[in-house]
Amino acid sequence: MEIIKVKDYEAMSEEACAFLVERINRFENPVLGLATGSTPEGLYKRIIEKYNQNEVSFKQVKSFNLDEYVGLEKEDPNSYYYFMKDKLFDHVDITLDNVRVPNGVAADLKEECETHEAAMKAAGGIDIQLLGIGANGHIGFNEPGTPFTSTTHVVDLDESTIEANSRFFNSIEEVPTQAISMGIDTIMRSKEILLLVSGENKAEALAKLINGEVTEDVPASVLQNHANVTVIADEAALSVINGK
Ligand SMILES: O=P(O)(O)OC[C@H]1O[C@](O)(CO)[C@@H](O)[C@@H]1O
Repeated sequence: MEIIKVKDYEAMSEEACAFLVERINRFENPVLGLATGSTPEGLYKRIIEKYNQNEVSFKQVKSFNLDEYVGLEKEDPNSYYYFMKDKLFDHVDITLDNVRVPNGVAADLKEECETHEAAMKAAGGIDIQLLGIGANGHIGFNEPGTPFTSTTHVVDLDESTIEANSRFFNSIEEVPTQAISMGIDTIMRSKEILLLVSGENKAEALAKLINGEVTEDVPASVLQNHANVTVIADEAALSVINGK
């Protein structure tokens, strides 16, 4: 696992942008695994800048998102599909037919999970999976206790996750209690993983991910078993490991 220490959120986003742009340009048909949340927003802003400067194109890119809330339509401003359009897809030359965010309103959610897996497989697998981490160590929406063998599945969200994500909703009651998420095994099958971590509230989780026991109680700890992981973390996120 390579750990790149940067000063702050802005520097993390800058470094992540250079990392991702280099790979998009190097691969003939890049298949990206994309994430939502506050963490990658700065990265997406910078990628759009690079696109506007003709330094990167998404014409050959296929993408698969990690997760989606159950019950939110694509048009719902809190859906992850909407997030991706708003923060990235609408601003670059990606073909919407080449992007896939799990459908949180599918009539048969289990079938939707299988379709997401099959589509990734048909695309040749994920080349670069972008990840954030939850304060409880979740990756995607894989909460503590999720089996390492899990593939894309429907999850019940932890109280702590519902609370953390309520900042995006009018009230906590509006936060969906379930989501579709790529599983741990799905994530581990990616050829390369880029994990971004910023802020002191993630420092405990990051310390466990880097130095802790590999256990299903800390989903992110599984990344110790992956051969090609880069972590870009800021000083605050590394504060538990490095001391303040
Ligand atoms: O970047 P944030 O908003 O702190 O979220 C952290 C993680 O939580 C999720 O958004 C799911 O809640 C992940 O997809 C993300 O990586």
